Amino acid sequence: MAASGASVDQRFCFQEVFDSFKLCLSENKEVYLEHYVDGWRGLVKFLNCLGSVFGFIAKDAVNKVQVLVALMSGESGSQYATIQSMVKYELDNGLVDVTKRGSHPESGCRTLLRLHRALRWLELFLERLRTSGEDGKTSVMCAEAYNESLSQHHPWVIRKAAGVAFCVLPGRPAFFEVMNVGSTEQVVAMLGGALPLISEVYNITEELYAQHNLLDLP
Ligand SMILES: CCCCCCCC/C=C\CCCCCCCC(=O)N[C@@H](COP(=O)(O)O)[C@H](O)/C=C/CCCCCCCCCCCCC
Repeated sequence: MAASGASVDQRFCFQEVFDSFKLCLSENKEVYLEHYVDGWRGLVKFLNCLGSVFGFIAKDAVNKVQVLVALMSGESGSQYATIQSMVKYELDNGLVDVTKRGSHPESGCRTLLRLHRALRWLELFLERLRTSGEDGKTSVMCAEAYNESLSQHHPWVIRKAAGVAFCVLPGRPAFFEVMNVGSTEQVVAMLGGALPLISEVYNITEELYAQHNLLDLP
């Protein structure tokens, strides 16, 4: 684990992730893409602290973040301010491959859907982490959360590789240390504050995607 030797800005702090998801929601419950992506950047930082066995997962998350950042900073960037505006813009302009992969293999809608599914895994995992005891096994919590969510969208080979990676997750105390929040009580309290936010962002996105039949984008 590289946490103690990491330089200041490489060191993960869960507070940053919490702050990003707090900033995600506008007054009228739109989801700001910039903060959503920042939340994921923070989570990838955490993954990088866990060692190279998680490299293939971090790489995929980084790729997805980069696709969204490129869209947000491209010539139609203003259309990518919120997830709602992105969906409207891409659908109105035929920029989404809806039934099979074609000329828009990296649309914002498709790319975000992959992160959105992973957000459900995160929600389930953090809830287990929050409510578990001191000797709780993070590998088991992670695998259970994965099996209840993301795994349904992954082929056998990815499920296998993910299962191997989960086995080397540190125990709950070491895991909490990497989160860099403070005492166990402080971590649990922060998780209690972060989870409703993550859950709200997830539910709003899920409803939006369901309304537009986007939940199975290839
Ligand atoms: C401080 C709080 C504690 C929790 C911190 C967790 C940090 C997690 C950081 C990132 C999570 C990984 C997000 C992965 C996104 C995966 C998106 C995806 O499903 N991609 C697949 C499909 O993409 P396309 O091919 O359709 O473009 C792709 O095939 C996946 C490849 C990589 C494998 C993904 C396995 C995900 C396992 C769940 C994450 C485990 C992290 C464990 C760390 C605690």
